[in-house]
Amino acid sequence: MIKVGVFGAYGRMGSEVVKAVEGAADTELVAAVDDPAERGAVRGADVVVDFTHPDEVVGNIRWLAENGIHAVVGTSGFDDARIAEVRETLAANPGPNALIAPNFGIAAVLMMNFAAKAAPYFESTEIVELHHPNKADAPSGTAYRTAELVAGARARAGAEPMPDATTSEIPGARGADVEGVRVHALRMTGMIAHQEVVFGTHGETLRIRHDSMNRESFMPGVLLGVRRVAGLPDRVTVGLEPLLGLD
Ligand SMILES: NC(=O)C1=CN([C@@H]2O[C@H](COP(=O)(O)OP(=O)(O)OC[C@H]3O[C@@H](n4cnc5c(N)ncnc54)[C@H](OP(=O)(O)O)[C@@H]3O)[C@@H](O)[C@H]2O)C=CC1
Ligand SMILES: O=C(O)C1=N[C@H](C(=O)O)C[C@H](O)C1
Repeated sequence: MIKVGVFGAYGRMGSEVVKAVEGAADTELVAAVDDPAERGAVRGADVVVDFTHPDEVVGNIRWLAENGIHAVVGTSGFDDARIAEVRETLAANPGPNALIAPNFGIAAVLMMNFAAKAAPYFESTEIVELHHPNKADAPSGTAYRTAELVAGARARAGAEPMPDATTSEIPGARGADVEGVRVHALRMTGMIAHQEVVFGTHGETLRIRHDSMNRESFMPGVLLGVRRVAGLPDRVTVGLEPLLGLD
């Protein structure tokens, strides 16, 4: 039995994780925590799953590392600097690992992977993410990660900067610039989590679209992380790709 704690347990995602952990045959829920003052309740857990807030998550990972507990993290808000901070924290605390996944949806991971593969073949790539209006951050962690992957694939292929002749702009009209990739964030009542990566070249466009219809859809990925985090070869793993055998 893997003993699991949940941070953010009363939230939209955390409450699904509690159900998933209680429902799986090989996991046991040891604590459901929704208040940082009660973090100590997870002592005794092998793994803690964190779906909290971008402002809280790095402190939570530090606390878990200091207490010898593996972290499976879905909370968004990670850029290179934050990942570097987590790597330093883990290096200073031998033992536990951290898995940080911008998206636990298997189809979402494939969407990001396919987008990176397609990127070098197109002059233009932009990302449109659409989420429920209660989401704390913009752009989404998934969109940010997709932009990083697209930018990396373009750089490795020696791609020119994307064509864009805009000289007059209301601020924000062209979206956020993440490593040269434009990211547009929509917040809509009725939506859960959706993303379209739009590619353009001469006479052809390609759109890769992913839709999360409910939050249960993230749970197979979360449970995969819970089962595998202790055995991962790196102290900090970013993305579910290695667990799915994707490059
Ligand atoms: N990687 C993935 O696949 C996915 C990632 N996410 C990400 O997960 C995060 C949470 O999303 P969502 O569930 O919608 O958010 P919610 O606001 O619904 O839930 C967050 C919960 O965490 C609690 N909380 C805040 N800080 C702490 C802390 N330090 N310790 C314990 N609990 C805390 C909050 O309590 P209070 O309200 O009292 O502050 C709240 O109940 C976001 O960053 C989101 O982007 C979401 C979906 C999928
Ligand atoms: O807040 C959400 O809902 C989601 N957050 C993650 C993100 O920021 O990418 C994953 C998914 O998009 C749902």
